[in-house]
Amino acid sequence: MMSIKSSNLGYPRIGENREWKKVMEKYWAGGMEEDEFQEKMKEIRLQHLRKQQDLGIDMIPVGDFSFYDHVLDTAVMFGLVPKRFNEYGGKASIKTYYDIARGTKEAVASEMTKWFNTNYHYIVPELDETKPSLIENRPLQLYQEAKRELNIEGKPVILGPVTFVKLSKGYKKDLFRTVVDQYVPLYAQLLRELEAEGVTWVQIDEPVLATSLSREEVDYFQEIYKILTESAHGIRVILQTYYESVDDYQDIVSLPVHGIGLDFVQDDGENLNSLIKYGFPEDKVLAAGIINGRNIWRANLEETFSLVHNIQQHVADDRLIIQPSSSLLHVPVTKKNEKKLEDNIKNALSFADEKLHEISIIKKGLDKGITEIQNQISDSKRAIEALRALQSTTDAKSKEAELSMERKEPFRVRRQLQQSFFQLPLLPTTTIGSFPQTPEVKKQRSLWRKGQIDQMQYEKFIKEETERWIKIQEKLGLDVFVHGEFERTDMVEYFGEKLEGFQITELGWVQSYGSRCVKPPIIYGDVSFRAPMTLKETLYAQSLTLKPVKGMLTGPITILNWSFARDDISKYEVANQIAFALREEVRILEENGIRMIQVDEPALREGVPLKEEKKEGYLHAAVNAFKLATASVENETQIHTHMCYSNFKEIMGAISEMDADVISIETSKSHGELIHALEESTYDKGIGLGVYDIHSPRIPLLNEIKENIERALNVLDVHQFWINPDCGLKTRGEDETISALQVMVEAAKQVREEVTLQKALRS
Ligand SMILES: Nc1nc2c(c(=O)[nH]1)N[C@@H](CNc1ccc(C(=O)N[C@@H](CCC(=O)N[C@@H](CCC(=O)N[C@@H](CCC(=O)O)C(=O)O)C(=O)O)C(=O)O)cc1)CN2
Ligand code: MET
Ligand SMILES: [Zn+2]
Repeated sequence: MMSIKSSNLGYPRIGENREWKKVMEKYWAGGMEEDEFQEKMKEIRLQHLRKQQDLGIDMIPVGDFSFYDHVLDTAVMFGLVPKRFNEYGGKASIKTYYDIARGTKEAVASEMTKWFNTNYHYIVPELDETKPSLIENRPLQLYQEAKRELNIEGKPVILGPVTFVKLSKGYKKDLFRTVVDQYVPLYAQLLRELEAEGVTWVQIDEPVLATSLSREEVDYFQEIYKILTESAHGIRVILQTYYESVDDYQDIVSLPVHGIGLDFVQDDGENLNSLIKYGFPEDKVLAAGIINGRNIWRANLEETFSLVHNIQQHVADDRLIIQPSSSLLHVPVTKKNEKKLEDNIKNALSFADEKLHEISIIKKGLDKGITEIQNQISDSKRAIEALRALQSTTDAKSKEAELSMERKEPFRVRRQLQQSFFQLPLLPTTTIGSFPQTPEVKKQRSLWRKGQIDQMQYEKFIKEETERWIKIQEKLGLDVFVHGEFERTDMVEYFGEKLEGFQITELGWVQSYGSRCVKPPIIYGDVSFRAPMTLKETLYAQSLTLKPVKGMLTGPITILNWSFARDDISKYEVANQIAFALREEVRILEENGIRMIQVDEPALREGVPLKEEKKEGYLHAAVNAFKLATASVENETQIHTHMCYSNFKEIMGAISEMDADVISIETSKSHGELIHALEESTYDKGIGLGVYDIHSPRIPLLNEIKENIERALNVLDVHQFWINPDCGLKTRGEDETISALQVMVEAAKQVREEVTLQKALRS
């Protein structure tokens, strides 16, 4: 009898020590020629394949590796290079590839946005300008490389046509089907070429299958995949879904493919329910996601084993594949180099490598009998029990009931009071919080971490940097200042370091976009306030200027979504615990005279569940947590919030309910959409629309910013409107930041004059 196979859906790109990031950034900085870059990248790529082989994975993905982002890879593979980067068409060079992602002096980068409900970002393909063709068969090349170099029979991973088009822009939504049809022959050709090479298995990712789809869309899958599988009979296609259950289980498992990949972890039990209820087609393979690809906790192997056992009741062993629930892109590489974690926490963790090891253990148990893995099962249970012992739960709910969740007066009253308190000019200018984390800032922090400079020297440096930037802000003529966040590595990691209930890893990095990584803190226990977290830096900055300095906090939902949260209590309970702690920080700031406080919620949008029926509950909890953190302040205290990334339309209602006095949002690259959303809404509070893109080093032109402002003023009251960049400036260089802000302030000044003149003329 053939046995169960183990598989992986995608492996982290960044490397144990972020080698991938370092190679890429060095190449960008001109520190390496393309040949060396290619060589180094290949080394990393092969090392990752070898590792998966050593961990005993039968079906190793190829093509999941990328030089930046797999959606961009797919676009470039189909020749979709916007004309502004390569007017002559043809194959994109490495330079062009990075230009699309990062922009050039002359051309703005393609838009970047969130990948489903994750903190990973992809580059949005622009379909409008170019007729697609299969320029190069990337999965084929990577398959050949794995075979040639390591004798690995790889499993090419391809982003499927429906998801690809759905994530793209540059076509009318009602032409969706027509556009997908353009791609189907190209995918067919791609598969035929893989078939000719002797490829056995292909994984085609269609994560849109885990969202709420219309009947029509589900029917498309039927037609499209029929064409695809018929064009390459010899190849076995696994249609892969993840991050949620599939709604139309019976239709989806009957699609004309050889295998279906289902997530049995992030599905609230729905996929297993459907499997039990409807069974599984006898002619298909089930690729079952059984180890959590989105979290970092060690699996209780007894439970995992019994999950597989349940699945086995409906699928024969020779048609069963076990794998993580999603790509491991979302978790750090390995815990083995962590030296500072508390033993009982480290022992309960499982990063990418450890997860693949867990898959191999389960496979061994299935092959040789459960007694063969009894020790590992016991170890896993003991590790989790020891973790539970650290996690005592307070009753967050009862605390919440005693607290006021509403501001004292409604916005229309607060607005007047705040205006007389702050006396801000029309169209006030501000920034989102962080200023450049220059190599010098990172170096000082690194020296301090290593103990090569002491706490006092480090704090002195942070103060000097803050002071320098207060002066720069004065000189620029901004209206509302920030302290610059120089003391923070990452916003979420910083609060994780200060709050009770968190552990910080040394090397637990995860790719967020391009070469940029984050180190999500781990929420293992009850979260609570320990000591003021932002007071010292804020008060220092405020002491240097008469302009208001915004207090700068990260909101509860963002801290939750950008951490790895404990899974023994509901995530909303965790959010409320964080909110209580922030409420205390807000109180202390206010008490010390900080009367503008920004509570960032950039991750609110990404956390919206993929399924329609779960959205309302999430948004309700998110609004609740935000209000819990902020509603206690006086009427004159102005609460700001900030969100980056577009697609606000469906959450406009929730944004309004948060009852922040001012919100700043990213719009520079998706201006039209937001303006449209605002046209249709009754949003009446302060709103700062990002007037330039901070993800690109390009300095915006005066007229571009003016146009952005003027267009916004067509739908917004001039008294509502603030002027700010799209997001924080920490990733930018110092000179480019100052130049861009100069242009922004000048644009604000000119529009202000125009508005005042128009008013005078009218009266
Ligand atoms: N968590 C989170 N998610 C987010 C965002 C965010 O700000 N935070 N913003 C949005 C966009 N995503 C982003 C993600 C990462 C970064 C980013 O800048 N990351 C930095 C790391 C930031 C950091 O923690 N830096 C540390 C460690 C820096 C470092 O690498 N140090 C060197 C040593 C440097 C030296 O000695 O000179 C090393 O360890 O090797 C520090 O400043 O202390 C990077 O990848 O470069 C920006 C935006 C959405 N999601
Ligand atoms: N205050 C934060 C900053 O300016 C907000 C960033 S949102 C990703 O960096
Ligand atoms: Zn932002």
